Amino acid sequence: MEKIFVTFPPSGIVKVLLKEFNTSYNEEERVLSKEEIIERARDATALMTTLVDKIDRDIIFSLPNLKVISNCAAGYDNIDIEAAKERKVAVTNTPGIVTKATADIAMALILAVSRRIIEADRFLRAGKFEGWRFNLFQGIDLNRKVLGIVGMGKIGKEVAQRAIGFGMRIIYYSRHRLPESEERILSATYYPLDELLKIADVVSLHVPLTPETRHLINKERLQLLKPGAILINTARGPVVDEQALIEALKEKRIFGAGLDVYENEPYVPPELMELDNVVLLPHIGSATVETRQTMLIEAIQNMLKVLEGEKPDSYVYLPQLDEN
Ligand SMILES: O=CC(=O)O
Repeated sequence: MEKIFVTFPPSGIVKVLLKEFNTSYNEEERVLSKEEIIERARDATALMTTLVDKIDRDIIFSLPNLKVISNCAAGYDNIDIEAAKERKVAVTNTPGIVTKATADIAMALILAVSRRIIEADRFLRAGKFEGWRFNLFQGIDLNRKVLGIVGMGKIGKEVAQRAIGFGMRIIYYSRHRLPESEERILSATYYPLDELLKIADVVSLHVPLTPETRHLINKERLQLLKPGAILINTARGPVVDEQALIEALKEKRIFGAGLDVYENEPYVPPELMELDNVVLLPHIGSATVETRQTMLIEAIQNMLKVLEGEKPDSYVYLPQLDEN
């Protein structure tokens, strides 16, 4: 008999879709500790998780019946994939679903930083608005500016399409260069990373967190940015050296930054919170009613397909394909 453990409080749809299964849930709005997951998922054949659950080697090796970990997120850096492979536990994720909502939040951050939206809102609420002034909150035009996309996967491409609508020129860096036909459709020109950082007016990060991308944007690379540049991170916090970014923002070496992710979430350095030239969001890239609902459905489908021996729509690792 399959037994499912869901690490987060279920919304109605989850309970309906899983009602035929022996399913238990963490009903509390808090992240479970490693020990709690091991205890509560002891005989589970499937785990449904989110990106805040750190599913490490200890957990994977402590659940003897585990066949699948279904992560309800695009990123899967919260799961020890090597350990899952050793134990032949499948790992699935929901990459296609979050694309448009995350691209929207990247665009929202680009606009919020370039037009100083949050600063202006705070100013007004503080009762400081005394009428239209010529110099009040002058921001930066996006029209004719260069957007440098780092990581031209699904989300990167959606951001490019949105930015074209705002009159931006698109350059990109990615591990794999796009076919020429796709570059033409997106009007995107490939540049090596360091070159891109020197040319772009806005740099938007869309790479997954891997050992290769940890601190990809380090102190040296931040120094390559133009004085008026804007850095946007909706990917994963550790892709940027946060301390080095704080220094760059403090010294006003760049125009500003827009962040949805942080190096040690949920910790946000107080120094960052004191700065006016950064917009800070609490990791809400995929947080729309429609997207979150679809993520849940996709995560459940992926999990059930693995349990039934079928190939799920999206996966990170499937033991049955191991031999290839
Ligand atoms: O950050 C969100 C996700 O990976 O889905």
